[in-house]
Amino acid sequence: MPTVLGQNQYGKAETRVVRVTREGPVHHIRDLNVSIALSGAMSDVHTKGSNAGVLPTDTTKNTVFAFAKEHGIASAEDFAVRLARHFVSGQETIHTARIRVEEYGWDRIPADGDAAHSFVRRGQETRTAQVTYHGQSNGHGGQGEQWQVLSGLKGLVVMNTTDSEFHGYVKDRYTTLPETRDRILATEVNACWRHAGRPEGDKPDWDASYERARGHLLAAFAGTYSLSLQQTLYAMGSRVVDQEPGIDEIRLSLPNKHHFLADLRPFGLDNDNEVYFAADRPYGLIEATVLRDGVTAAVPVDLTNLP
Ligand SMILES: O=c1[nH]c(=O)c2[nH]c(=O)[nH]c2[nH]1
Repeated sequence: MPTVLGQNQYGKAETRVVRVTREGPVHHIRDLNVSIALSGAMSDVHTKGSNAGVLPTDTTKNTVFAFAKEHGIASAEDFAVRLARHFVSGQETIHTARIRVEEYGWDRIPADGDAAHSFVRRGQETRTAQVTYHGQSNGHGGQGEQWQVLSGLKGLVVMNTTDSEFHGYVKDRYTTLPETRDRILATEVNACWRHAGRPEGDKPDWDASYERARGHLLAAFAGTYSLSLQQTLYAMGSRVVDQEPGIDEIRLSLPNKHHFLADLRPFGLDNDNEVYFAADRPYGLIEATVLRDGVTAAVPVDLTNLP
């Protein structure tokens, strides 16, 4: 039976573009996921193998980064309108452009002084808790009852748009990473901390304790001039343990959410740390425990096994 070509469309899905705009020390960000679907006179590519009417999907991705630089991102709608008009008016074979945009919202992390380049992603985090209680006859050599109270959070996504460098690392024959003195540092904070002592008696205010620990994590992330995510991790963990006498230990698992500078040179555009490609994988994964000197570590090393 003969076949005919039905509805068809093509384009680059999920281009992750982050646009940073600077007003002195005050930075603004727009964070989009852009999906492009183009359609029109595309039968020849499907049925004859002719690419003569095909604007490559790779080009549509490049256009997203170039437009972010040239026109900025005033809003998701404005950006999508501009792209849609460009593709349809620029190519005879493209009659329809559907541009879908997801925008991720970010709130500012309050900073000391006038620096304003630290952000926390809206509505992502989950608070966690795990309590373990061994009663009197617990088989632990007659030590009596034992409590372990772990609190934590996962999915707290944060970003600094400056004050992050990475250089001076080992280079072997496979190293290609360029050294940088100014990069975006973004991570998803996954943390679990262990409370000292017994949970009863003085009626601990767990909600207030959680808010303080979360606040320390955010403040240390925002306030640390970072030479590596490892250094930032240690600053975050030690701030919690230093400031909270009731917390003896914290485990942090921080994926390095890489933001690569988009290369706009082929289009005659410079990129002065303004337009980034937000890669989702692979990612560096930086993990460590920070504990009060003298205590024994007890938080599980692998936080994925926790609730
Ligand atoms: O903060 C970082 N720590 C690393 O260990 C590392 N490795 C890498 O490629 N980039 C980074 N960034």
